[in-house]
Amino acid sequence: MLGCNSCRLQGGVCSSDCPCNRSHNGGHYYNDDGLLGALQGSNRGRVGFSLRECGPACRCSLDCRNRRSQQGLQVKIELFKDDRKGWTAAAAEDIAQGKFVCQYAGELITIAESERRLAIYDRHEAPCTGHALLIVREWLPSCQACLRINIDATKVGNVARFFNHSCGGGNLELVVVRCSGSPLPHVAMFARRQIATGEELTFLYGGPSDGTEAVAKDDSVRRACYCGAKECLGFLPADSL
Ligand SMILES: C[S@@+](CC[C@H](N)C(=O)[O-])C[C@H]1O[C@@H](n2cnc3c(N)ncnc32)[C@H](O)[C@@H]1O
Repeated sequence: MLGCNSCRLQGGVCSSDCPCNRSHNGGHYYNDDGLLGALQGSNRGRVGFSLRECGPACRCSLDCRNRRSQQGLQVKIELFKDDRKGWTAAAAEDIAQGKFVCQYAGELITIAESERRLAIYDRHEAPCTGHALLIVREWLPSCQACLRINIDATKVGNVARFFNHSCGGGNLELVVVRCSGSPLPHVAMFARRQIATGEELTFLYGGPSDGTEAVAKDDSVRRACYCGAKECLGFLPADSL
């Protein structure tokens, strides 16, 4: 008989000890309150680890606690318009550190297609009508190579496409999630720290993942950043969200 392929549960809710829920990288997993543990915001918005969740290969139900990032938008969010940044999203309720907020939904595209689209977006983007092409680099333990995931939410996406950039790392963490039995990973967004009602929801957009920040050297594609963080570099990251 098949159950969850790790803890063998037949339907229902896996225990928080379910091995599906144990990351190979740093021991990140959901605690009994459904919050992602060990999120200290140390990697300033970069994808620092991936997470395994139960998935189609398991027999547990969708409300399994090891499927938090598959359960849709989990917090109340409101949208407003900022004169300089365009559409902006804010928490409409307090959000606990480690809480799943939402996935970054959009078209999953190849690297070549993402480069093609970025070249077009860089040429045509007007201020405050920015594209929403997210490039996530997930580094292998050797740090010599990375897996690159390209999600374009410019035309098709969810509320995450309204989350703006903060040079200070923002209050959201990106996590690559792999579900048992699912061939493709997805990108989930979690609260890096306690977020108060009314706070803008932000994360660190792309840039090289070697720990240094970069902005485009070509003035024609440099875009001013208005994040207001004390670490602000004055420009949005160069190559991607
Ligand atoms: C994914 S969209 C975010 C939603 C966007 N504000 C909108 O109105 O659709 C990314 C675009 O928002 C704008 N943006 C995001 N963060 C910003 C910031 N810190 N300063 C200035 N513009 C920002 C840029 O135009 C960027 O290309």
